[in-house]
Amino acid sequence: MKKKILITGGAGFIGSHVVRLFVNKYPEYQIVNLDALTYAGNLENLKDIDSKPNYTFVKGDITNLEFVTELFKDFQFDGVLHLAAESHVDRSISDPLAFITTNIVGTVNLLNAAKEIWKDNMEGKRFYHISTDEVYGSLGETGKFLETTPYDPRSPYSASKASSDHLVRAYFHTYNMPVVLSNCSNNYGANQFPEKLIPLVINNIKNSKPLPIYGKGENVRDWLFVEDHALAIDMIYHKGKTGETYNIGGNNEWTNIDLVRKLCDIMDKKLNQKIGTSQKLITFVKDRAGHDLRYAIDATKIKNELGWEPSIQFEEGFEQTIDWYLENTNWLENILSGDYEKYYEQQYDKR
Ligand SMILES: Cc1cn([C@H]2C[C@H](O)[C@@H](COP(=O)(O)OP(=O)(O)O[C@H]3O[C@H](C)C(=O)[C@H](O)[C@H]3O)O2)c(=O)[nH]c1=O
Repeated sequence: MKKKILITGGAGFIGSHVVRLFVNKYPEYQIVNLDALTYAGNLENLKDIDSKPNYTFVKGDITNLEFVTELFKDFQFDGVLHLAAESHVDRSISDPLAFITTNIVGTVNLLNAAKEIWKDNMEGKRFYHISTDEVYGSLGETGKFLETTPYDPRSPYSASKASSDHLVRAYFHTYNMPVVLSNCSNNYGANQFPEKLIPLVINNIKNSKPLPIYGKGENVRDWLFVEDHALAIDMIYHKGKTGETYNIGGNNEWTNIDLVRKLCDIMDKKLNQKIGTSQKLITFVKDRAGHDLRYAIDATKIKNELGWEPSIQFEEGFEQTIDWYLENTNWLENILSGDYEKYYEQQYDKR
């Protein structure tokens, strides 16, 4: 019988890349994508694989315990890759409770449902929790996050993810739940909701709108191509050691202002504009509350133990990403016809 794998949040940005990889690479698995299709979830992200025989989509909310319990009973999953989450730091500042509910309660609901169906035999089962480097807090100008770095979350978003990480580990220690975890740095690539820095800037340049840079733009992020993250997830799901955590990063640090300037120059070339045109749109705005200065990942463990390292050079992945947004204007228009435009205007007005 085919192994049944649940992927939560599979219609979202990172989730859709993981679903596509698993559906194409593992015809011997039945992949069930559970997604609530809230504002950032979009089935268009998966239209190339949605008629594959080993793929099933279920619309549903992980915060609904009754629904989650029934789903696990019906499908008797062998494995879970849990990516469903509220992920945008700015939204967590204006509405923390949504993050507590989805990211913490939702995770516990999944853990409880898995524990119930696996209680007699955990052999061959796996609960993989996908998380973020933001749980480690903010670095100064030097140093990198290791798997052993103490947690120090600073935003409601990162605090909710830290809490869910701790709960997953608690289920390992308390109930022998066969868990594995990973904490990854910022991702870029196709299908990212345009509230996040890179697609937001691309979209705003296209529409000659201001490019809001929080504070002085000196905050540093470590950027990883989303398809490389999906490959790391595949490797950890299949080869990671139970109870362990793996950090994933791109070894590719950029200040926000340098990244946006680079993006502006590439966009000017693609749009046949004079170099410097897009940079004129850069607008320094009020800083994000509690804005973490720098994230950087030490990905030695995953490299040494599992042999994973990023395969796509930043220049190549970045160019490919920009081309994708320029070629998929329908995708952008469709996703923006939700509540995003209104949300963005409200955020921007407040600054
Ligand atoms: C939207 C926006 C962002 N920024 C700054 C704020 C950050 O320093 C940087 C990236 O922001 P973004 O919101 O795209 O991503 P992070 O806050 O770093 O968090 C992201 O990467 C981690 C790993 C996750 O775990 C989050 O889920 C994911 O959203 O640009 C601006 O200066 N202007 C803007 O308009």
